Amino acid sequence: DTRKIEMHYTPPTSDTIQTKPFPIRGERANFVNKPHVIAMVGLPARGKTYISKKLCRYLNWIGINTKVYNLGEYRRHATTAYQCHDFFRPDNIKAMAIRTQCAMDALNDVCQWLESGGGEVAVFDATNSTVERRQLIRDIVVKKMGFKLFFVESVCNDPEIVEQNIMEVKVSSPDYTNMNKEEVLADFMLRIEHYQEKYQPLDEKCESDLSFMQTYNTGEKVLVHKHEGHIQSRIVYYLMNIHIVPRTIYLTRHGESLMNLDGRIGGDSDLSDRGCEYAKALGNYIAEQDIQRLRVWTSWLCRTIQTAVHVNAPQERWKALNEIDAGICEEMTYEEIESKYPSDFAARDQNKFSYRYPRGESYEDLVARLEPIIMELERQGNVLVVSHQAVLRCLLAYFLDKNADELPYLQVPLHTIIKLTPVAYGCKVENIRLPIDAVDTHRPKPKIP
Ligand SMILES: COc1ccc(-n2cc(-c3ccccc3)c3c(=O)[nH]cnc32)cc1
Ligand SMILES: O=P(O)(O)OC[C@H]1O[C@](O)(CO)[C@@H](O)[C@@H]1O
Repeated sequence: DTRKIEMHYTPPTSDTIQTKPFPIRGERANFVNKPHVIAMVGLPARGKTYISKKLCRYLNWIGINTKVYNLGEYRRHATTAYQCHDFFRPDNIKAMAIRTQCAMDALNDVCQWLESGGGEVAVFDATNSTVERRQLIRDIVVKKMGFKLFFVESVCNDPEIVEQNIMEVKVSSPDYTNMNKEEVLADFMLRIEHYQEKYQPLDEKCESDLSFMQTYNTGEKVLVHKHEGHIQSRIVYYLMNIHIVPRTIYLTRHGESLMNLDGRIGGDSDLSDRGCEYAKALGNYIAEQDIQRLRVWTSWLCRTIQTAVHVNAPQERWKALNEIDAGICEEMTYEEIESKYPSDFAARDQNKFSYRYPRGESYEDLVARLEPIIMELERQGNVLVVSHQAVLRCLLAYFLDKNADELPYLQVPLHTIIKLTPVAYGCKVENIRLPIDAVDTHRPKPKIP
């Protein structure tokens, strides 16, 4: 049918869109922590998904139950294979209707998860690039559901960063499985132009009632407007500290210690002879890597300081990197603990993340003590961290997005360098085992009888 159908696009309101019934709310009980929606704003290829995923990983790690809702995934689920940028033309009525319906479906899922799924923070990863769309979100999230809403806009006009983003993550997007890199770049630049036509950055004058932050050129400059509450302040602070400059983080335990040889936990013993061998080998390995402006961080315990002694780089001692405090069980073997404190020993295996040694710490306590270490690591360049088994499990869980059940059982063997390199939205991890024997201190989760 070649007749051009004249259709006038009437912008939707939260009542006209065919949605599944939102769980209508009465007045929300005034919880200490109201559920939060973090809504991203920004043109394509401004790092919205990068920020969403990284923020989600950080909030889950500090114990705030967070989930990302990516509108692109809803759209791909709703439509057949992506043809090209035409789909995103603002005058493409059919596509606009699909896109708006997808947004409503995503918001519906967000509200259900926060309402009854145990969620605390939902990150709505979409362009949300018009005042109209942001008002719609506000009507649903704040007025209907009584949740808190915080917009995070990424403004970035550095063509190199935008192109780096496209070449690093868009080329592997499901939208572009049958295109080569040049075609992807060309199509994506046109896609951005379609958004650009209608893009309205957050404006503190006409959106004066909204809580939001804007980050310019990956955090070079940040504007914060009427942020409210603890979670929003933590998000602003986190996004001011992260950067995208390529670097490598090396994690290693101290060399084998005399307590390790004896099967005893904790204490502050010296390295064994093999532990001293590892320290020398570590010094050689790091020298061979010729790492630019390397910093070395150790704990205050002598086994980590002795391990770093041959590494030729500026060193810092962090008490926060000390091993988990086993309280009354310090310097005991697991067998001694099991025979002297059988119920404590059993309780620890029941919930190793939350179990706290009497007059000691839990893994949960460790994560809280290590949050400033993670924040400083995000600010840094190349760093070698020389620490301990329980501590490195917590740091690894942050970088590799491991949950509280997995964390206390992550494998962190002695005499092994764990090399972490940020890549796309995650981290490449390599284990470099230096050829010096050592005892195995890993105690797996016992099979529940
Ligand atoms: C690895 O793939 C990446 C994809 C996107 C990014 N990114 C991250 C930010 C960014 C934004 C705010 C704070 C920190 C980073 C950003 C951007 O402001 N403009 C384009 N891209 C960006 C980095 C890696
Ligand atoms: O939580 P797990 O598996 O007992 O491992 C932590 C223990 O590992 C060690 O670092 C070495 O055994 C101890 O100092 C510490 O208590």
